[in-house]
Amino acid sequence: MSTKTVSFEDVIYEVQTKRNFTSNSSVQKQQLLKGVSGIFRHGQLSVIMGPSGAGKSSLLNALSGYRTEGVSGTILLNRKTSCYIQQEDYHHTLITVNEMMMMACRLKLKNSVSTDYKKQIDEILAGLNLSHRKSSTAKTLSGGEKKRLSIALELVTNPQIMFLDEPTSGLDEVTASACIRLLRQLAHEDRTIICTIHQPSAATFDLFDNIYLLAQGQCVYSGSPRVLIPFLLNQNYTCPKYNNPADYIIELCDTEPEVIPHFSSHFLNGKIQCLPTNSSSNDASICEYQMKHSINTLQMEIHRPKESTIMQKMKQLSKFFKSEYALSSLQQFLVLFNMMMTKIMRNRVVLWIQLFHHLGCGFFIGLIFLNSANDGMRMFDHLKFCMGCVFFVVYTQIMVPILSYPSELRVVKKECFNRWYGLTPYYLALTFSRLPLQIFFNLIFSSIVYFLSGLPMEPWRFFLFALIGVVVSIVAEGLGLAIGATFNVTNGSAVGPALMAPFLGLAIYGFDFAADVPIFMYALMKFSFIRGGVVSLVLTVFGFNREKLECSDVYCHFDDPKVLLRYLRIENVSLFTEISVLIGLMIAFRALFYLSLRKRFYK
Ligand SMILES: Nc1ncnc2c1ncn2[C@@H]1O[C@H](COP(=O)(O)OP(=O)(O)OP(=O)(O)O)[C@@H](O)[C@H]1O
Repeated sequence: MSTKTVSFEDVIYEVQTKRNFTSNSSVQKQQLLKGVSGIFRHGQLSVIMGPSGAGKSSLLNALSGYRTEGVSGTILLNRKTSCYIQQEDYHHTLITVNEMMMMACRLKLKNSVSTDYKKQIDEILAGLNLSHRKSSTAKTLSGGEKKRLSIALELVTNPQIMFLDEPTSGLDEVTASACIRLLRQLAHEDRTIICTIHQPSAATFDLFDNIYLLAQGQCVYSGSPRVLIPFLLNQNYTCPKYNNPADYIIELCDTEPEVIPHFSSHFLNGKIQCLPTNSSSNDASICEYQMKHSINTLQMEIHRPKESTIMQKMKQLSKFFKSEYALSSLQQFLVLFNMMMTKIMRNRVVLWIQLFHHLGCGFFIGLIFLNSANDGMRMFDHLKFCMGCVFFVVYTQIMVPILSYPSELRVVKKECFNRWYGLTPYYLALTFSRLPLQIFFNLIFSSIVYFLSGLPMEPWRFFLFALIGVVVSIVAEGLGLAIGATFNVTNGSAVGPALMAPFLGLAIYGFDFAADVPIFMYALMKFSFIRGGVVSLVLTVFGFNREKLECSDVYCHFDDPKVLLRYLRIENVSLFTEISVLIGLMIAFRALFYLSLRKRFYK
């Protein structure tokens, strides 16, 4: 069997469903695909069609490997030469079509191939009628152009097998028809193209070489579109002359559900195909057909529950050492870092907003505590100043990734799945590309509040002050990214503040009765990175032999900074330990972020 052909046998896709949200006992297994088989040959454009909820996307996801959990059966295809194009076209913002194509070439083509990709890009874009949109960003493209861009990006590596989920959804009749014609042309250039379409129009129905009709997770027709009408006729169903055969059979499955098991057993759930004999008639209704056994027993299994775990481990190990990417991890990192920096620098609006936000809040907090840092009578103001600075940094850094990251994740998931790059180089590029601006904006904020509040002009003290701001902001951003990678925007914007509440509570707890705080609460308080930040700032501001503060009254209890530190029970706390704990939490949140990404991408 050709390596470009996709065949599958007895594929079952099961999901767990809950009857209600309160009880675990009602967890049930639901079969979305009920042991379907079939074959999609190379050089052909095949369509999986059927009514809504029939299982079309489930089958495409199972065949392409996009879903593996709950999938069992036998699927034979060469995944390394395949690509998957999702229903929604997720593209990078702020970079042009040409730059996206260039990035795809740099990441997906081996170094040995010429690094002058211009000619290749021009050819692909011209073939897909996108040359005139070369310098546009994806945001400004029409629906059809976005779809063609998705295809163009994958065509860079000339994939032999292409899966497309609902490529015509959201397109008007003419554009949808043009899209199907394009897919047909690509398939006839010796590729296997498989797409799902809810209900092809009469104009596009005949463009497919092969149709695979699903209903209730079962195959009810497989074969040539030309012989669908004669087949139905043979089964005593007459498709009215001017009806679209696709509409007719879908309606039949809907209005007469008993035909589903009947047709399904007729086709052995996809093992048999209905193919035309050499009839020269142009009239579909008198075209002759034959039922052909298309599936022989396949050899490669994707799901073997009985395989020993040692064998599984060995396979995983060999996969680890055999890179499935065109570039080394370092090269992937460099290309991604470059692209991310370009995107950050081009996002002028966000840059200006961030600049004004840091300047504005810096001046606001600085003016509230104007020249108060030396006043021995304003002990609580000193504490509030440190808390205000830390709270500002935490809120700024935590909410942005929660709100913005989920949309970026969709592009990354698509690219990772299509083997553009690995998760680790992406993760490192993301982490390092955000650092320079994070440090820059924190320095602006720290400088303003430090000097307006009148803290001592000691460079090393300012350095520590700014360093703590940067460390806290990296910790908070790590938590924000972990939430953004785990939840969608709606859930994340509820989870973020809810998670912050205990950290905040622990940050302000017990400052006014430090002597009476129970030991176990001290242990718990260590987990609050916000408190860690506040304590570190207080130690930086009042520790390291800070001189006595000014006192404008007869007696100032807190004019000696050591008294304040003793009152807060932090006189023996080392700044080094506090920063180490913050770094520990930073690593923990970043690891959580990485694991969350892994879980989402490889489920
Ligand atoms: N994770 C899941 N848990 C429970 N049910 C699911 C899950 N995924 C899909 N389903 C259900 O399985 C059925 C098949 O879903 P699928 O998305 O494959 O259908 P489809 O034929 O592509 O439909 P449409 O044309 O409307 O996109 C639907 O009824 C859907 O609600």
